[in-house]
Amino acid sequence: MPEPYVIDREQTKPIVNTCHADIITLKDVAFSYQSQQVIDKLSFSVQQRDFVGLIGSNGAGKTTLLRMIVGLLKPASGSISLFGTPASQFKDWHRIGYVPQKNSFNPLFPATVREVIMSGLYGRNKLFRRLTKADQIKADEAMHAMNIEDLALKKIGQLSGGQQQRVFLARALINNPELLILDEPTVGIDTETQAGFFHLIKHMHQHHRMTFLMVSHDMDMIQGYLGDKPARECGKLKFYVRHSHDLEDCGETNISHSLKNLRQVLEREKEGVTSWTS
Ligand SMILES: Nc1ncnc2c1ncn2[C@@H]1O[C@H](COP(=O)(O)OP(=O)(O)OP(=O)(O)O)[C@@H](O)[C@H]1O
Repeated sequence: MPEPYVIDREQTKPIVNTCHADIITLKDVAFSYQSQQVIDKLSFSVQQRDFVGLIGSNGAGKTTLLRMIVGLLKPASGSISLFGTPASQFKDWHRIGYVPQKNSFNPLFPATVREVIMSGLYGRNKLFRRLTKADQIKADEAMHAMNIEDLALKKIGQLSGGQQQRVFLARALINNPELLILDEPTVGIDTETQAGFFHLIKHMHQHHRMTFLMVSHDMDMIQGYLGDKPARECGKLKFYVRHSHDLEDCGETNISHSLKNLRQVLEREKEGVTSWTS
């Protein structure tokens, strides 16, 4: 049995109280597909340990915005910075975990769970780099944290929606990201599994020094945790925010210690402790 999943970010850089550092900054961002303008003059910033919920009707541009932030699309005008660096020069993609929308995944893709999770380690420019023993251990740790070790050799397409969701979360977590971006992570998943997932995400926000940007259509979940008034509106996009300064332990959390509890949290979910708002 591997050791519990441990984020050891503090081994590579000292923990300082940078609770209010800008993690994502957008200035006057605009984007169009051919002649269709989807995003117009959007300015917004996400600070360290904020939880931002993004709501908007179908076609409002939520996925487009996330894809711009993770560098898969370029804005037509305006600027995006990540961790204080212009997105066009940003190279530290391991600091960002991205869980794309479920329907962007082909269920017939013939990879195993383990292979899918390990693909999260490939750098953007090192698609086929040789994987090391340390990489294997990281995959073991991520699977242990998500309680999916027994699925390691299964084909991803053979899993249920809730199991796939955990696999993609493990893939996004394998690099110990500081920022987690999730695009409708609970679509097509039953309400009980959704509640467990939100409990886990909330736990990670409150105890693991992570920053979240999550697209969701679940108003109850968003408003239950982030309040009922959007902090910012742009076109059809509404941003609900819980700031880092709402958290008591801002700047004090010991990441290694708290992530050890992840598996425990999952086990408590099974016992029915799944309230999102508590
Ligand atoms: N690759 C593309 N080429 C052309 N138009 C696109 C493309 N991707 C998205 N669009 C259009 O851009 C608009 C915004 O799409 P986007 O997927 O960002 O919306 P969304 O808010 O995420 O929607 P949903 O809630 O349905 O997922 C839509 O009108 C969509 O049809």
